[in-house]
Amino acid sequence: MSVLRKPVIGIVCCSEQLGLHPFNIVGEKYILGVVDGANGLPLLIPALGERLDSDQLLEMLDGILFTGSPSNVEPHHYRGPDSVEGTKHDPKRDATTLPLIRAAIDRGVPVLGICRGFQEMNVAFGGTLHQRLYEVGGYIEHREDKNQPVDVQYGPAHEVRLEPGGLLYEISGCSSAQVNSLHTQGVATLGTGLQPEATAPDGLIEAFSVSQATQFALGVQWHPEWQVTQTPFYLSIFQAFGNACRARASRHS
Ligand SMILES: N[C@@H](CCC(=O)NCCCC(=O)O)C(=O)O
Repeated sequence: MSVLRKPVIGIVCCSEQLGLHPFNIVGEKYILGVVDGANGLPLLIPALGERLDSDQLLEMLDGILFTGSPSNVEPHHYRGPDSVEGTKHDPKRDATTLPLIRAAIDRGVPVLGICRGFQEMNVAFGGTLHQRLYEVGGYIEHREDKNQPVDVQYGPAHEVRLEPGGLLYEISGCSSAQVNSLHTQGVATLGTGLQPEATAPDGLIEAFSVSQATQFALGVQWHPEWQVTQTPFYLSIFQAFGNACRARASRHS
């Protein structure tokens, strides 16, 4: 008799120095997104780079969530100019996520990338990033107002238009939606094989899927994990991701 089990969904951690020691951390809202939005069992993936046995990990996991983070992908990964002094980086996370994204998609493991995770997906597929979008010109303000309470920072900030017939359009049943916006960087050139799924009013690509992926592989620049059950558009993303993870989990039954 088969036992229905929740899909095991990996959540990538950031490496953060706390006092004398490096810690692996992840925001609880991402864990709640997996639990409440995707109905999955969360498993944290430490940022250990090559020391992580990614073959065994991908065999065990039914999906992976690439989280947001205050840190930025190191620009040498996309042939960008050096970051301005003081930019927060996380080389251990880069060394973990950039290879893991390609490996997961190649193995048919469902993937959802959020904010930094979305930017990592773009870089993993050879795309480039604007390091400081607000200096580029022609873009609306995509950063949060850090003086506002957290629910305002994560509240609706601008519209995105969804690509008719695309994955996001299909799973949400919407042609446009309001999203939050808490990022300094943004897609400059889209990686090879990535398909735009949503665009901000200024033309910035805010979501894409992976054309050749055999399973769910979506990246979004906004934060659908925020109060995921309260916003139908956000919930539809996590539910679709969870369903793809459940389909993979069923291979064990
Ligand atoms: N640092 C990048 C990515 C932005 C991002 O992921 N923000 C998340 C902040 C914390 C959180 O909500 O998890 C950029 O600024 O573009």
